[in-house]
Amino acid sequence: MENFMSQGSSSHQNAQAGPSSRPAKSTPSKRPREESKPVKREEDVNPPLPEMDEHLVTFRTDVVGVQYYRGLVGKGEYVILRREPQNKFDPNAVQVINASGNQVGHIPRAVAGKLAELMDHALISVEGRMVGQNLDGAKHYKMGMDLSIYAKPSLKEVLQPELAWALNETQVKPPPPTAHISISGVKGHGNSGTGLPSEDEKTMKKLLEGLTQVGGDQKHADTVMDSLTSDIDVSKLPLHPDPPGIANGQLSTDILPHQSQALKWMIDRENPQLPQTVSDKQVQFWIKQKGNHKDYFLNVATRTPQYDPPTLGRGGIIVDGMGLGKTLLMLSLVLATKKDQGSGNFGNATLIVCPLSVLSNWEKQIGDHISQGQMTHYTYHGASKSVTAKTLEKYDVIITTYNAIAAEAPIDLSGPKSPMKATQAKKAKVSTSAGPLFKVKWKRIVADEGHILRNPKAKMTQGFAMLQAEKRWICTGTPIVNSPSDLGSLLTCLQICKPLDQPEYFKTLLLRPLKRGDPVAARLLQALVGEVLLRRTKDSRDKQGKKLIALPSIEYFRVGVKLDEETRNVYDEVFEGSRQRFQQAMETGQGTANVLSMLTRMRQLCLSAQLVPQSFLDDLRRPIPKASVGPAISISSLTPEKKEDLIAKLRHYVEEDTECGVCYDETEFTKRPCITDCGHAFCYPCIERVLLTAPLCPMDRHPIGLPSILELPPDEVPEYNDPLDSSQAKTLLPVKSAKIDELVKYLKVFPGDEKTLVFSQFTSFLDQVALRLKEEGMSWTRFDGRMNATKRQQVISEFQRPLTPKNAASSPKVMLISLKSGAVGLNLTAASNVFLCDPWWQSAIEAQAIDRVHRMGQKKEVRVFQLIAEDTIESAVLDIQKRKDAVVAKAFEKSSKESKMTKKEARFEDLKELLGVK
Ligand SMILES: Nc1ncnc2c1ncn2[C@@H]1O[C@H](COP(=O)(O)OP(=O)(O)OP(=O)(O)O)[C@@H](O)[C@H]1O
Repeated sequence: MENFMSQGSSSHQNAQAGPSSRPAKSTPSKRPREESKPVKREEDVNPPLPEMDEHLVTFRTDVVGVQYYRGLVGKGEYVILRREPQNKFDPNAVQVINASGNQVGHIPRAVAGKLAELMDHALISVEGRMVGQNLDGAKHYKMGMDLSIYAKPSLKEVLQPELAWALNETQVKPPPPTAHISISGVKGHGNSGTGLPSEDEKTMKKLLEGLTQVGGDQKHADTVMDSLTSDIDVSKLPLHPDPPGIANGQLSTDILPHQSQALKWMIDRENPQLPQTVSDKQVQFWIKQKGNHKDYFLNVATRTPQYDPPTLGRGGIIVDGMGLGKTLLMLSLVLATKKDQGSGNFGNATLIVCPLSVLSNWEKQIGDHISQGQMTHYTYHGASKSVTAKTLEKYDVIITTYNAIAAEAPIDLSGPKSPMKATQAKKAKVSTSAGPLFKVKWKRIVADEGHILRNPKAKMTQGFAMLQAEKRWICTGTPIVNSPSDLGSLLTCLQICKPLDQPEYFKTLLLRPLKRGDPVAARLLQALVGEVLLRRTKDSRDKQGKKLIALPSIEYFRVGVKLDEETRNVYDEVFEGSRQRFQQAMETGQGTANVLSMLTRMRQLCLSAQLVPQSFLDDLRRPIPKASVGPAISISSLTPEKKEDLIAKLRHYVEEDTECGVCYDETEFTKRPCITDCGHAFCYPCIERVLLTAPLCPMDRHPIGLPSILELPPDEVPEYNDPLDSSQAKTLLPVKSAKIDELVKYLKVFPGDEKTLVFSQFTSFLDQVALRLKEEGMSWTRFDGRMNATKRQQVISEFQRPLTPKNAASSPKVMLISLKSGAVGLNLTAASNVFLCDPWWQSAIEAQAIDRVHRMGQKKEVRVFQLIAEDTIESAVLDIQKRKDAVVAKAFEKSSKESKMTKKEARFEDLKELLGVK
């Protein structure tokens, strides 16, 4: 089976996480735990990203029974091979389907018999590439086809005996680069005429490298997007001739030129026109071609010809940077098209789907900018969900959350596995078990913070894809976070650029060739981006070279804080203990995960010694545990008290945003946290994978199995309680903290009309800040990710109210906010000072925090203060941040060793640097 093994893994995605293997990729940091919390099963919200499959074998076979079907195919065209278990002549049947979704025939019964079971269990994926064709009008019974088999690298060995027969078939080379794709006619949406894609090979190479590197953070995502959109000049887009505004009475605020350009672009995209003549430019990859008898349409991406006019998608992706005013843009689109009659039986209502944390922002912006009586809206959330579809469709705008979509979607996740199948199942299922959101025929649906839909297996993604809508939009800052497959999932939700909206085609035409380093696929991706996406950043300029929005300047200050003697002593002890354990872990090759929890403790020590529990210090002072032997202990055999203890410990880890000891990712951890009987916490999917290779806890090598693992009860979503109001207030004693002293010092000298945001990752620290501000008689408020929508709205509007001499005493001057509270999307422009109390690895999270203040609506100069405990890991973290930013900046340089690391490898290097271990 030489060729199975000779293909070698080159993917950065094909990770099988385990103590000594690569982790699954990280998720975006943009909306950390916010979205995951309220939904019960987190694997549904964001199951682990799939391992990318690898080519195993390609052999020549046929498409048979062609005479019975009407699907046309050309030579070199890619086709989908889909199982048809309900076929009454052969339950193993595999259909061959062309890009228009028409069946061409079947694969031979003998081949199908060998593949069916493997396909049914999703152990392999298969694709076909036509050798024959049936475009010539002649009668065909069968046509040659090359069939390629792919599988996850981790399954290669298991599959070898199962697929040995395939090597006896006529072997052919794996699919070549997608050289047949001719996309040179694709134009970007600028008027410059430069067009897409760039033919510059160097740029293409860089792009490819960027696309296959480990991503997962905002900066990497931005760099990839910069590259993909580099040829598109958005500054010259035409303005809308008559946008909603003050003059026509629809808005109380005029939209800005960049919003007007986007509005026109969106209306054009909602009404795409197929090319009428051969000289018309292509639309969603379709061009008109001269035929012998009759002109036909040709899809230049798939080479699919057809006489029937293809269906075009209506909508696209808006990738405007933070604070560029996407909310008002979307509302303007609703107003500008209010009188347009939808086609078919689609109604007139627009559905906005957003995370709970920005629900109130939509309501507020409607209140702030839309003139009285111009737009009816309804928030479909919580108790207000007890209305019928008939009521919903009467409004212009319905605002709801992703969780409502997930809850109402008529999908059984054990049923349809992909959004595509879900879409197919739509007609059959929608009327029976669906909630009201799925019964309305929407004029338009909009996914705000739409990167949430990048996981095709998540119920909210499948649900969004199933909504019945004429037009579909996604707003997101990061359409590609981890890999281009993110974009594939968004296309499926948008049902645009068919057949690339089908996962199989996206994989065949883009993902696999990109993985092979095929520059044509990179160009196709660029062209796709040019077709469906409009992107501007805060740094984009208009025709005159001016920034799109003029913002006041921003100044950064690093404030060094000295630890008091007592804290310094404890800090040094914890540092030394961590260093020794890390050193030992490196020497013995055993897990380093326990060092991570020590890092968290060191970071807490930088805030206050009293934030660290005594039990941690006691543990640290005990000798380093040795690997234990014996049978794994099942959770069910533990006493209820011990179980409750573990749950409490896990809850504490979640509150602290601890990182998973396997993937080293705190955002993954909060999605599906679990704890072992020995008290160590991981993401569930990570530990599950570890157990496949070694039944030992990665932290202490204690024998464990799946029954030794405990998860948080699914409805364990504690509501936010103000610690100063609740019974806890009695037990909350003030602690010593040099950082709080420093913060208060500044707050006291700020001018009376200035407001301040205080960010920390540790809620327990924010509790302490609150306590101190109370003592000092300063007015403050608190924003927490666990607050319900009403409370959030109340807190934000209270804080956003400008200070006047009258309300100066009662109005909050300070807002305490968790760095990961899901504050993305919030407007907190009433503040002009920002305190970042604890630095962390990803400077992008801090940038997002600062963006709450430094955005449209900000009138004052903004000051950002970073509180850094001197001579601690905090300063080292800053150095790492700086280096990482530089790495991201040169992320497309092949020589960059670090840019090729997995997150785990990179974090391991960080640990070495932080602890001074060689
Ligand atoms: N044309 C305009 N004139 C004045 N203010 C505007 C205009 N458009 C938007 N704004 C204001 O700009 C601020 C930012 O807008 P918005 O929240 O829509 O940004 P966004 O692009 O959605 O950002 P994010 O990605 O962070 O959610 C809001 O306070 C909004 O009211």
